Amino acid sequence: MTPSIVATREYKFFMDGEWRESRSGETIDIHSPYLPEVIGKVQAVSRVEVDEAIEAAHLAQIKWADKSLQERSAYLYKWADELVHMQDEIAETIMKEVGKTLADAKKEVVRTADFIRYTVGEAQHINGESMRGDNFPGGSKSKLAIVERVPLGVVLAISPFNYPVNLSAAKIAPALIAGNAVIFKPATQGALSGTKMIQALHKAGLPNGIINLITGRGSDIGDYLVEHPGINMISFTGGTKTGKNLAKKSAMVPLVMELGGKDPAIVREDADLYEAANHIISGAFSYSGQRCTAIKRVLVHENVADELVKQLRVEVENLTVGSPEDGNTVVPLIDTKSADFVEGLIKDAARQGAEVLTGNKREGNLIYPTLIDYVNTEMRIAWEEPFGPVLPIIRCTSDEEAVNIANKSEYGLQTSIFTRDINKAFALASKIETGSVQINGRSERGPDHFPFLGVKGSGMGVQGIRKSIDSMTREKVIVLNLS
Ligand SMILES: NC(=O)c1ccc[n+]([C@@H]2O[C@H](COP(=O)([O-])OP(=O)(O)OC[C@H]3O[C@@H](n4cnc5c(N)ncnc54)[C@H](O)[C@@H]3O)[C@@H](O)[C@H]2O)c1
Repeated sequence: MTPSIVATREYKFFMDGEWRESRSGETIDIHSPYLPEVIGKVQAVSRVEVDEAIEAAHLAQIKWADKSLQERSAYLYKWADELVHMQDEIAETIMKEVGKTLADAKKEVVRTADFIRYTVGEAQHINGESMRGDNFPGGSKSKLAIVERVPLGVVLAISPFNYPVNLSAAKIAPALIAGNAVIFKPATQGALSGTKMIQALHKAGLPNGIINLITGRGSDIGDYLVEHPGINMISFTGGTKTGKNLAKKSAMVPLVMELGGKDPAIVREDADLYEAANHIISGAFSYSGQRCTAIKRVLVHENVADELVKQLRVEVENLTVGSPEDGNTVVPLIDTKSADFVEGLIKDAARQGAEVLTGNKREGNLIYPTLIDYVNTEMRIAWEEPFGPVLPIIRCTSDEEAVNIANKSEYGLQTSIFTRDINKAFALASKIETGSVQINGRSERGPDHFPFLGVKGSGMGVQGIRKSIDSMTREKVIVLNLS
């Protein structure tokens, strides 16, 4: 096993332009999903320090918003360049911390640099508008409204473990370019990668107080951050349960939430089964299915189910399984609790009569890719999000039945429809209750300038570069009353 490059180094948190140890005197161990040792420690930041960070952010934000867009752009471009310079170091940290292959971790870092650059470009093309009063009956032509977008103040960015750099920067970059300061709370597992990303931003010379990295357990300081009166907007990505709790606790601040999913792949009788199977396999199993937009159930017409299942089974059995260090597709899950949960879903389905075709084997946190046929709607796996390498097949007798089961879910992130009939695809897409519908493709986030959203239990508000900037700014109207 490769020795850890991050050893048990203790990392500081970042506040008001300085790397600091917490006065709490406490640290949190960061474990790897696949290495036996603790790979790093982060500070357990106290509530008083949270107060201090938010105050520093407010003071700094005023000057930051006063800078020209070109000045703010220059810092963000430097940040993107630093990330690219640091890609090997950051990717290795991502691999060890969240168990992603080095190739995928590098892609995540480079995609993040691209994201930042595109965000700057997008912001440079946002303009306000003006309007005259007499467009409305009785309004006066002498009233001229100038409508601009202004920053909200201090944005709280809370990110999940699975894309610890990309999903964090997807909040931080739009917030910063729009003139906000940021309090960034990474997932506990993901905090080392998040820290490296902030080191890159620090190297870019960002003024003090604009970005603040607060580490600590979400369950300890999460509520305190969310309820804090100094927070002006919250951008959250994570599980639905955490998100619902957050929505209840926060008061009168704009929220954007990207939450869990149970994305179905609907395979019609007329689908190209070979194409569908390829998309479904990469959609369901890459990074062990630990993606919000992973395909988490297949709703296939019964007339083609045998053929699809045969193809899926061959492909599932060909997936590489093991350590991310060897470039495997199916890797150990983030922690034991997650592996226990996935195992519980498989056992429940098997107990209730589903046919486990392959997989259903576990070594530590590593769950072998598992394909389960003849799943019915009484089984937990038909509805619950596994965040693991397990794919249930539900056989349907009609399009209507598939759409009904798809829509009955508490989630509404994305749906894939596989068919050769484009008219039918659009007709079904219009009935589907998810943020996006993919026709003949796997569900996925991105390209990053597409709007990205979940409905129902999958979220509220919209991300995607332009939409994220919009969500972190508001309109300001100045009315000129001409004589
Ligand atoms: N829709 C999307 O864009 C998207 C993307 C990635 C992941 N996800 C979802 O995220 C989940 C997996 O990620 P996870 O396990 O890191 O999720 P999680 O909900 O456990 O944690 C997400 C973040 O919330 C923090 N947190 C925990 N308790 C908190 C509290 N009381 N107040 C504020 N913050 C708190 C955590 O520390 C972490 O930073 C899955 O459900 C997945 O579908 C959604």
